[in-house]
Amino acid sequence: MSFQVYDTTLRDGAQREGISYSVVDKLAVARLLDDFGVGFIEGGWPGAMPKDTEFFRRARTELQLRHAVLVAFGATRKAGVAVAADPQVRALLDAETPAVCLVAKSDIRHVERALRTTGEENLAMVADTVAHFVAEGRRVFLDCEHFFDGYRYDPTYTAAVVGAALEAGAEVVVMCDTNGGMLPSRVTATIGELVDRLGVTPDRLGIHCQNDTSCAVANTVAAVEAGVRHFQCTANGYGERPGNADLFAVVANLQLKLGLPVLPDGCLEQMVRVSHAIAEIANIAPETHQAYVGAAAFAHKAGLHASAIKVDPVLYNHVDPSVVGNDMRILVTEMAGRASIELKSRELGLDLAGHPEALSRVTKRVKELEAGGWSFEAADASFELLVRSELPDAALPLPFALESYRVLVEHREDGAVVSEATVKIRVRGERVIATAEGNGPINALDEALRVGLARHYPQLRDFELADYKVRILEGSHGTGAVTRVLVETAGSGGRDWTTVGVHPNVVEASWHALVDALTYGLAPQPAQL
Ligand SMILES: CC(=O)SCCNC(=O)CCNC(=O)[C@H](O)C(C)(C)COP(=O)(O)OP(=O)(O)OC[C@H]1O[C@@H](n2cnc3c(N)ncnc32)[C@H](O)[C@@H]1OP(=O)(O)O
Ligand SMILES: CC(=O)C(=O)O
Repeated sequence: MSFQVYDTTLRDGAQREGISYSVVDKLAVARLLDDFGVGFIEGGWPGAMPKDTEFFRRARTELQLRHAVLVAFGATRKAGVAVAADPQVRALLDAETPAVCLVAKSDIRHVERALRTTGEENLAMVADTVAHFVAEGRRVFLDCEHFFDGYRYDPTYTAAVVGAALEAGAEVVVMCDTNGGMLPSRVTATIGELVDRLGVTPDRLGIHCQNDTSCAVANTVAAVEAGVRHFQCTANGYGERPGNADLFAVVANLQLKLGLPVLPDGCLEQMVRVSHAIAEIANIAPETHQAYVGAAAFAHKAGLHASAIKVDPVLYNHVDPSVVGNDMRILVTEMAGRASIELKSRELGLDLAGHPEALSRVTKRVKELEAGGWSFEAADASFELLVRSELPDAALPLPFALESYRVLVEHREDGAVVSEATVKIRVRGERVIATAEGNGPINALDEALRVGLARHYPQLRDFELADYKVRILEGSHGTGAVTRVLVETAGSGGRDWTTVGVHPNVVEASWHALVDALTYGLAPQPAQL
């Protein structure tokens, strides 16, 4: 039996606090998951929520899946109700999917206290419902809720639920760590015991792990190592409480670490794109530090790392980032050594290797500035200006010389607050005085500078201040607090760049970042050089 990569982003993933997909969102997520090559997409619980019923209705005509089989989720029949008479069962059939996944109680304590029925009736509920769907021509998966906790408390009963489902025709019975409290060693041991007890092969079993011990990925991998072939995960680990096993980490671990062919060829490289696209649809910022797919998953900050990476990137990367569609980055911070600065400069197209003295000067300057509150990690453009200023023939000229600037903030009698800035500058030999208003002092300063430069640099029209971040940094070593400003500027053609400024005065810190932004933006682009 080949592997069954079973995705439940649209069912369990939607149980995460803060997520509320529309039907259109669900269709879009399903298409992305199919691109990624998963084998099964659990689309939701038809009959429980109108949105999920509607999703399955539209999926019939609007989803053309290349890799995945669509699965509808539901529960076993109600206690004491004939399966054909149960409206939830009817709704699940009406979803018209080739496969269904039924959730069943498998911990006797839940059967007696939550379902308020007997162990025997629960076994009948499982067998009847599985047999009903099999008779209707559906592939049936059965999720055993609280499998591991139940097995620990009463292994005979929990194993009987698994046995009843298999006997009734379930293709795979899924062992769920519903409360997410397991550790890998316990998962491995329990699977071994169950297989011996029932005499089944582990490929009839599946795994579904919640992440309450932060072990969902490890538990899933452990189950696969124990012989399980069906594993349930969610994109980015979304799910109830802390979430589920992260599909991307599980798949990458199985494929890259254990050499198991879980995805079709060519799909693994889609990982970063699919992960981030689903995060956008879920309206959750992609997690920078997420394994494999995060923007920082292959970002190196420490100087010692960079010095070895300079020799060979393999020395400090556990896999080649491009295999999962990611990139390696070198971060320039106070932890940088000469190698970090050299590699980062190379990334920016500047060769410091042939200029060892300049390299030392930049390294020293970065450390001094970072100690004073500057941060180049997110401000590549300011870093590039710093490197260029130390390289013969590469320095970028300032587009103007400052005589002075002044900013006023006026609170008027009617409550209006107006900011006004005046800059006095010299541009290409001409003295210019320009004034502008803005919705705040920094906006006014930015506008005044643009007015002053507009005649000489008409391309400034293409730049806009896209983001502005301010952080007050605690003073250290007896100094007062300083303000760090990061300015993100957007240019034409999707080009954007970030600059930094630091000063005890927020306006002056912003001024530094604005001047760097304009200097960098007005520099000829590589193609023009
Ligand atoms: C572990 C998991 O995450 S499984 C997925 C859980 N997902 C969800 O619950 C999200 C969708 N759920 C819903 O929209 C609603 O809970 C519904 C429509 C399913 C049910 O709503 P209601 O009929 O109002 O019931 P309610 O939610 O209060 O309680 C659940 C009922 O299902 C019963 N039930 C629970 N598990 C099962 C099961 N495996 N088989 C049969 N019945 C079950 C409970 O005993 C309870 O029955 P009762 O109403 O007779 O007391
Ligand atoms: C079925 C499921 O989501 C669970 O048991 O966690």
